[in-house]
Amino acid sequence: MRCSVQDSFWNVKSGCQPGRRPRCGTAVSAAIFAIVIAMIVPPAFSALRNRLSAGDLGKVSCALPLGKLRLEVPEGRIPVAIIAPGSFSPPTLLHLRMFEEARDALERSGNNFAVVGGYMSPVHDAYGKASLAPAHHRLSMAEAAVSDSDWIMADGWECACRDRWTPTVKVVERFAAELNKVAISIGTKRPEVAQVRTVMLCGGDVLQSFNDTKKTGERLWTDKEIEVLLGQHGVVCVGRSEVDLEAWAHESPVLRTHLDNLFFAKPRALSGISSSVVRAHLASNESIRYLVHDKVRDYILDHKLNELPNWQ
Ligand SMILES: Nc1ncnc2c1ncn2[C@@H]1O[C@H](COP(=O)(O)OP(=O)(O)OP(=O)(O)O)[C@@H](O)[C@H]1O
Ligand SMILES: O=C(O)c1ccc[n+]([C@@H]2O[C@H](COP(=O)([O-])O)[C@@H](O)[C@H]2O)c1
Repeated sequence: MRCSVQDSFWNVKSGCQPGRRPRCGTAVSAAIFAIVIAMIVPPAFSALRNRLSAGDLGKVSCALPLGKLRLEVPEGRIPVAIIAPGSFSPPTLLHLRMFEEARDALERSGNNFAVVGGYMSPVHDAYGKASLAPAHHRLSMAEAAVSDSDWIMADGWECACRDRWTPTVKVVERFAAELNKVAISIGTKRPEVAQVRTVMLCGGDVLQSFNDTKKTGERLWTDKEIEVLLGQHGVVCVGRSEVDLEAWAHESPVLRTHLDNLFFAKPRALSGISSSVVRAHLASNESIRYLVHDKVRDYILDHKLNELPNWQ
């Protein structure tokens, strides 16, 4: 066999130079070469696959998923969509449970609300929380988590279609703008656009952070943001502890002027399940079954997210 110029990869490995006979053509060296390649290629391929799938974020559809949205509500009801911003690193069963608690709380609030859909919106990597898995993984896990819900969806606009972190108020406004393009029929009326009310869903810790101040002295959530979130949209909060959030909100100067648009779900069963608990189990090589959806667990193990340095 003579080497050609096109044989460059083989040339480098074999010491073969174009125009000369290869010096090492024996079966032994071929076998050694095959073993070396077998050792090098799979990890390299896996790293490449991870890098490519990070690039796949560019292929995420930035259109709002509407497939599970309820397009008809009974007479006299106000259609409401629940928007949950968060890290979801990874999404847990408690994140899913929050949606169910929130829907019950809203529909029983005496406001004639009918929940037409719910959205998990994973935050952008640029949010900078140390424990964030790359956005494409968090979005895929959120999609896996909601795959068998008939009303909860995952949306990638915030984490995949923006080039930076987006303040939550802007995220909620974008949901409102998109949802209000959808025609919904109320009772026997003709379907009409601009009917859906968007309500942000959060845990008690996030609600309490409305009062927080950054190291720079600025407020974490500005008055204007809170004014829009609570004045124009609404917030439904799911308690994470025994803290009486309703009493706390009545005392909070920031929140007490908006109590009409603040709704509380008080779970009968409080749970300590959180993403950090799941990561702690993974770091100790323990089971995470029944803490996350089985498809999320499979995703984590298939993609070796348990080995992420920031999940240790
Ligand atoms: N067990 C829970 N009960 C009520 N709300 C929860 C619970 N777990 C998370 N949440 C809420 O879900 C939203 C998204 O949670 P996020 O992923 O940002 O945090 P987390 O689960 O607390 O993660 P971590 O443990 O990494 O801090 C937040 O509003 C958070 O308050
Ligand atoms: O918009 C803001 O000012 C703002 C301030 C703090 C947190 N958030 C959002 O709150 C969500 C939960 O954050 P965290 O830190 O509790 O994981 C996440 O989606 C953030 O974008 C938003």
